[in-house]
Amino acid sequence: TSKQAYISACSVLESRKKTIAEYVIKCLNTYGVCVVDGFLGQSKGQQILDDVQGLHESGKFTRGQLVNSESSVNKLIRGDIITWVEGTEPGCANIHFLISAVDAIISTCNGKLDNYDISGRTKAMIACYPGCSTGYMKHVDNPNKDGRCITSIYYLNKNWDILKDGGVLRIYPEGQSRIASIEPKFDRLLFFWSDRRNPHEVMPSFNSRYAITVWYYDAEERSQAVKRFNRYKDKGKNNPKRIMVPLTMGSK
Ligand SMILES: Cn1c(O)c(C(=O)NCC(=O)O)c(=O)c2ccccc21
Ligand SMILES: [Mn+2]
Repeated sequence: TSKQAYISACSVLESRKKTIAEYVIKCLNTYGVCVVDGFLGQSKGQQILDDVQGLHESGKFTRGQLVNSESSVNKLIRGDIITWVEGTEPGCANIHFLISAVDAIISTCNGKLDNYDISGRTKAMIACYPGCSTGYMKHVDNPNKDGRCITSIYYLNKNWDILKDGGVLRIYPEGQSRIASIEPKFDRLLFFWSDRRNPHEVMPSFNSRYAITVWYYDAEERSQAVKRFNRYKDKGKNNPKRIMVPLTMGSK
């Protein structure tokens, strides 16, 4: 019956979730970086890409950061453009499905990832590199304990060929000689520690490159960061000279 089919499908999904979670725990704790290919399958991946392209066409993305182009002096070109979604917005149902699927993996792993107690996450940041040879310079996502402990990135780029499209993510794990070069492949899910262990950069892209990022919070580090921020903010009250620095864009 369809009820039995439904039940067996759920149990297949449940066991796949556990298998992925076990792999993520081992891989993250060993290398600090973990790649899961074919995370949601071709059709669900396509639906998520359709949602993202829909947002892009409806002008929901910010105006890309201006970047000086190497080619000609003081010619400004468009860098990455981003938008933040909760997933409950109209036209984001499939993005919501992705966020819930990554939440399910993380909560299944919780307690076994480093010594983190994962208590929450940011909204999803959807990024598009328009493909005019811009990338993202080398950086650490969370250099100063803002609470983010794990970066998760889901890539949406079909038939991506790094030889002509570029856009490789290069991670330089702290204290190690090896460099991880990650292709931004369709339906690929990536996890890495958000702190100084993983400086990384996005190489220039020559084709439009889409990715959805969610950062997960460690409870203790996040609560300390919020306390510091509130103390800082209160000081700002009777000291109009101090400006308020947002914690991280899109963070709750
Ligand atoms: C557009 N974009 C990013 O692409 C990365 C990043 O590290 N991306 C890695 C990747 O896409 O492979 C970021 O970390 C990032 C942080 C704040 C705002 C925008 C940002
Ligand atoms: Mn980053």
